[in-house]
Amino acid sequence: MSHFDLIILGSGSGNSILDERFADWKVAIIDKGVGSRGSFGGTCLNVGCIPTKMFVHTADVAGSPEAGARLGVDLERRGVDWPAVRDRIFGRIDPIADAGERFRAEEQPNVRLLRGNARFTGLRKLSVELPDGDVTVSADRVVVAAGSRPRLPPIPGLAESGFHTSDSVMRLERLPERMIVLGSGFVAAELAHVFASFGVAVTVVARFGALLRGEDAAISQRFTELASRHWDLRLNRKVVGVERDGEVVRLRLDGTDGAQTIEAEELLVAVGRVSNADQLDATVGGLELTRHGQIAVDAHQKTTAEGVWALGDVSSEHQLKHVANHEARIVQHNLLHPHEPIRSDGLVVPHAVFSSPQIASVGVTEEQARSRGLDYVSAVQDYAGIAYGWAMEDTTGFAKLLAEPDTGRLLGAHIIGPQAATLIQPLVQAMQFGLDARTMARGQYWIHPAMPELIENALLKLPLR
Ligand SMILES: Cc1cc2nc3c(=O)[nH]c(=O)nc-3n(C[C@H](O)[C@H](O)[C@H](O)COP(=O)(O)OP(=O)(O)OC[C@H]3O[C@@H](n4cnc5c(N)ncnc54)[C@H](O)[C@@H]3O)c2cc1C
Ligand SMILES: NC(=O)c1ccc[n+]([C@@H]2O[C@H](COP(=O)([O-])OP(=O)(O)OC[C@H]3O[C@@H](n4cnc5c(N)ncnc54)[C@H](O)[C@@H]3O)[C@@H](O)[C@H]2O)c1
Repeated sequence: MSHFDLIILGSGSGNSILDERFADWKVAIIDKGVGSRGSFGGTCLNVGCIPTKMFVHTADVAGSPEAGARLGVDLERRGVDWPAVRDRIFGRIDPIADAGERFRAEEQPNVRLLRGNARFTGLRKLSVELPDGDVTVSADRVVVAAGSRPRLPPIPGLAESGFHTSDSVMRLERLPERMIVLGSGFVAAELAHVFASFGVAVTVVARFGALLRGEDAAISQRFTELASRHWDLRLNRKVVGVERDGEVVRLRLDGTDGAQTIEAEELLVAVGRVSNADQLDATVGGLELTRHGQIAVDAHQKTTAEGVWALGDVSSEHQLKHVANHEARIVQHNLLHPHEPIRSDGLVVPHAVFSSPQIASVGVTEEQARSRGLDYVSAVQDYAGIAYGWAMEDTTGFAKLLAEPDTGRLLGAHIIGPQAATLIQPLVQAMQFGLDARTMARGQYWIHPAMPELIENALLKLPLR
């Protein structure tokens, strides 16, 4: 058995903890890899944020003929060369993952990289399955950054159907003619946009009457309306069975208006992600889990086991890379300064959905404000009512703000439309640093006629007392 100063389980956000300040620590990094190559570096780099956004940007470019047509520009899309797009994207990502792995494995004498599946066998003690047999390792401190994996619903026939998840679908051999996307959250919205823009006939199957139901209802409704123009939406549907028949996969659906069967060449399952905590024998290591199956942590990212921290998707209620990165920085500090620990809470958590159109959000939705009994006012500003939105001939985007009527303190911001993920950032800043709506609107210049005038006008529309 080998003993270390520090074991990091997971090479995604956990890998970013190690810098030159750990040069004299004896460290083990354990990782079993993600995706079809078993890549080093975790979800975001290999099968998450980075490849999806490289595909989404390509999809946005593929949508130029439609955008041009609104403006009197006649563009022709002659096709999307899938192998070229796919190989460009992974031709950039794979070498980064491989270089990251080589760096840890070969260039850092104080670091030992163990590429295998790990589970706890005791307090700060783990067994790792390596190709030439299991090894047991222990440490004075352990960081669990083991992430999450796609959830697979218990649908009869699914396991035999040759379905994809976000782990595999971005490396398809060829573009199918048709694809069924099961689910209506982040992954479904982003990847349906990608494949539909590349010419695939996409059918989205959702359990309820709208897509992206976690968003403010006005945003979710607008997105659903717009999505129905490009994708075949099967809302309020339950999948009761899946069958593969050669090249074709068939889904049997049940809903209020009866049974239906739909078919396609490929099926993408995107119904959420589950924490990998259940695969770690966490309780054997003294780690308690939450009722949602994540590793329980306190505000210092400490678990219930002495000397064990956790971060990212394995323990967080937010499955977002900026949250995992922030928590990794907190753990890093707390490892280096155990007597001056800092907290990870207290930040507002924004998110964006990179679909078409983009969506971005921070703070409470109107439904949450109402159910929590908050005193609030709201305002909506259309892109069509500001100069740049006008220039773009945008007719469907808007920003919606919620604020306290007396103080002007912002409670929530929700944007659907071009560059929503960028436009939200000044509102995140205002909420985080307590800038009220009036001061934000009138205490600075807003470049004319730039897109942030959307925010300026929405702020000015808030009916504050
Ligand atoms: C398709 C997709 C798109 C996304 N897009 C975005 C986005 O645009 N913006 C955003 O903020 N977030 C996005 N996310 C979410 C983001 O990727 C995650 O929140 C983030 O990567 C989590 O990082 P992590 O370090 O917690 O886990 P990971 O990066 O998943 O790292 C965990 C590592 O632990 C390893 N591991 C797990 N269990 C074991 C074990 N028992 N033994 C050994 N090793 C193990 C895994 O192999 C993995 O390498 C996306 C996710 C997906 C799936
Ligand atoms: N841009 C981003 O930041 C980004 C992009 C992709 C993923 N992510 C992260 O990854 C997480 C996972 O993404 P996701 O889209 O898989 O999950 P999600 O939680 O966003 O959405 C899951 C969807 O699946 C539906 N669903 C659940 N069970 C179902 C069933 N049995 N049949 C049909 N539908 C079912 C839900 O109603 C929901 O619409 C996200 O929550 C997000 O935190 C972030």
